[in-house]
Amino acid sequence: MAASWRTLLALAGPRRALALAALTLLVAATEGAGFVLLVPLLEGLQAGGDTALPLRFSLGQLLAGFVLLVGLRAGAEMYRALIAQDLTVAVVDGLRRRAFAALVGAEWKLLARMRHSDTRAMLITTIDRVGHIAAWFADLLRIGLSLIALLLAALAIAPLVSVIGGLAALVTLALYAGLRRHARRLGEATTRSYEAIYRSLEQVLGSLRIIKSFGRERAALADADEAFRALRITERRYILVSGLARAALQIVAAGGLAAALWLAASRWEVPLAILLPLAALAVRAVPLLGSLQATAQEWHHALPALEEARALIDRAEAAAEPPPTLPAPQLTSAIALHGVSLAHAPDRPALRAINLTIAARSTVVLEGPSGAGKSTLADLLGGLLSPDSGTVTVDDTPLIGGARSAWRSRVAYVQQEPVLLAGSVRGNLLWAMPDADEPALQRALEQAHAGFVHDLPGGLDCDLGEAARALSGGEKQRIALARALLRQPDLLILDEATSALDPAAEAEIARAIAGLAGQCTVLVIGHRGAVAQIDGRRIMLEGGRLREQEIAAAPQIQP
Ligand SMILES: Nc1ncnc2c1ncn2[C@@H]1O[C@H](COP(=O)(O)OP(=O)(O)OP(=O)(O)O)[C@@H](O)[C@H]1O
Repeated sequence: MAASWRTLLALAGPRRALALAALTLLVAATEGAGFVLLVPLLEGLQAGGDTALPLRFSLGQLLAGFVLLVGLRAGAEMYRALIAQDLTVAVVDGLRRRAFAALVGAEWKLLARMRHSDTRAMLITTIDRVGHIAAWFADLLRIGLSLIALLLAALAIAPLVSVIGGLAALVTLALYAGLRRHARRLGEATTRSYEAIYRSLEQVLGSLRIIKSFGRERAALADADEAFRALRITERRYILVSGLARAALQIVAAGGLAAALWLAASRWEVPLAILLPLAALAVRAVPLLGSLQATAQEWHHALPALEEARALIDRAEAAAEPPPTLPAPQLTSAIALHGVSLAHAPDRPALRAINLTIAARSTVVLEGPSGAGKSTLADLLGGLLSPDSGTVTVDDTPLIGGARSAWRSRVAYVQQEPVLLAGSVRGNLLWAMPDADEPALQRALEQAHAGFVHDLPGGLDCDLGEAARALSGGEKQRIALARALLRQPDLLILDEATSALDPAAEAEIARAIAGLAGQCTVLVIGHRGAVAQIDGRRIMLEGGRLREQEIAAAPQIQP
């Protein structure tokens, strides 16, 4: 809990939090002073003019003071609301940025294990809920200080009645502690429900084609309905509990107020000039007391969101990668694995005692059944993963710490699903190499056999947002290959880059890869079609173990 407060304060910025507290104090103090001022004002009005006023102020001066106080309060309240809003935004933006930075900077091993839908739910919904916590924090401060100011004002007007009223309010609030714990449990259930919704939506949106072709629209809708229903049930229960609590508090407080006023008027014979401000104070305090309870409850309901966001950030920051050391290792002779083993989970080894040396500027075709460990091996060679035991070296540099992160600047990837970003072809290429000039772009397109780009409307400036839908899988993949080649990598990894393509598109890519022979080191993962026939060394993974293949007898692909 204390850690959550510290996190909130750090995100809000201590100066902003201090300004908020100061303005809130000013608003509360002016409000309390306004009530205290009512007593001499009413006495003066009752006496019919300037007679017998305390502090020797005239009625006109008191009225002017009252207007001044109200004006001061209105101005302070305006700035308070503005700073409260800034504080909420600072908390949400700061937390989202910190979570995002922690995720982007974390080891691939952690990222690969994370469920994307849960991370997405965290970055969007959970962190938005933390924004509510910050807003409620500002509200709690406002309500709490207002109540204190009202209590002080009441004490100045009628001490005994105020002490009784204050104690009654404290006892009532304490009785609601159990309710706040319940709100917290419902808050945790809300986070789980949002994660389930994101998971369900992601599954439906990612499989729309198969849902439609299997005619499973109703089943998909039912799954999504179920996830939404769980959230609605939790939220409804929370609204019901909050509503009941608020109603009960208001009834109890109104009853207490009526009893106190009755006692003050009939038994203690308190004069009207004191009774009226006291009644006005109480009328203002009762809803504030209700809001205090409700806001504290909302705070407890949303607090799990902050704790879960913090847990994610802590996990990602604990797995932070070391910054790249410069200069990056360069591959001029060979990249080598010695006795490399790696397990993604303790009892599931993906690679076992691998010894492998890949000569610089050679082409290697890596084959093996699904789950054999091919992508894991590629991630090790590409510097994304580090082994549990054994070493990976580029020339003589071990890929550890910052050298491994730095090595990635010398590696380029093309994966099975071509990832094209919104924007033009040029934008997509420059994303990989922002300083590349026009001849470099043309060379990369040529090497990737992606000359078709010039026939697109606008050529290199064609907007892929619109056109990407019209591009074939093979065309998209050739743009992705051009982007990878623009980096002039020491090591190019193609992980099943052609396995989703038709034979003609695959052959085109295979010719592009064959054309790279002798220019950079190429690792091709794929076990069928044209890429499997590329001229090069063949290695085979089976159950995480490596063995060399016979050179394929099939005709070799020429550039
Ligand atoms: N992030 C992960 N968490 C847990 N296990 C994983 C993870 N990634 C891979 N594995 C497991 O490690 C083993 C090797 O996986 P890998 O993806 O390297 O195989 P692959 O040969 O590339 O398979 P495919 O051809 O199907 O892509 C598999 O048993 C897989 O289930």
